[in-house]
Amino acid sequence: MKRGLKVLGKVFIGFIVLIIAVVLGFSWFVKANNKDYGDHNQILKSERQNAKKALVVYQPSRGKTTNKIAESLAKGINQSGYEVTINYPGKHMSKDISQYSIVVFGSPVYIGQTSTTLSDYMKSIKISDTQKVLVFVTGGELSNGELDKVETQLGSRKATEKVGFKNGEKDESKAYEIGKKIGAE
Ligand SMILES: Cc1cc2nc3c(=O)[nH]c(=O)nc-3n(C[C@H](O)[C@H](O)[C@H](O)COP(=O)(O)O)c2cc1C
Repeated sequence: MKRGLKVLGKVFIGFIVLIIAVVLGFSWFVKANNKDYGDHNQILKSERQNAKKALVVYQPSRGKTTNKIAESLAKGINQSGYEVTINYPGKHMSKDISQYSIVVFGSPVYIGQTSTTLSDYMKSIKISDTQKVLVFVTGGELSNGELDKVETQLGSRKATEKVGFKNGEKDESKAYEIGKKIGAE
C-alpha cells in the first residue's frame, strides 16, 4: 500500500513537471513571436533604372521557416524588376512607407497567435489604396482566421492577396512564384 502511494506520488510529480515544461516551451515560442528583434535591413537591388520599390516586413520564426518564405517572396518581386527592402518589424522601422508600390507583411503562427510586433507596426503606418499589399502567415495547422487577423491590422482596406504557407516542401518555390506574379501585375 505504502509502495503504491510512493509510485503514485512519483507519477504525479512527473506529470506536473511535464505540464510545466510544456507551458514554458509554449510561452518561449509565443514570447519570440512578440519580440522586437531590431533592424535587419537588407536590400535586393534591381538592374532597372528608377526601379519601383517593394517592402517585405516579417516576424522571424524560431526554425526560420517564415524567414525563408519572406526571402523567396522578396526574390520573386525583385526578379520582376523591383528594388526590395526586407526587414523585421519594430521601433526602428520608418512609419512612412509611401515610397513602396508593393508591401508584404508576414508572421508565423504559434498557438493560434500571430506576431504582435508585426501588428503594432502595421497599426502605426498608413497604406494607400494604390499600394499592393500581400499578407502571409506560416503554420502547420492554419485556418483562415490567422490571415484575417493580420489583414485586420490594415484598417479599412483589404489585402491584395493573402497566402497561408502550411510548411510544405514546395513553399519556397511557391513563394517565389507569388512574388514574381505580384511584381508583374
Ligand atoms: C509551440 C508551437 C505552437 C504552434 N502553434 C501553431 C498553431 O497554433 N497553428 C499553426 O498553424 N501552426 C502552429 N505551429 C507551427 C508553426 O507555426 C510553424 O512551424 C511556423 O511555420 C513556424 O516555423 P518555424 O518555427 O519552424 O520556423 C506551432 C509550432 C510550435 C513549435
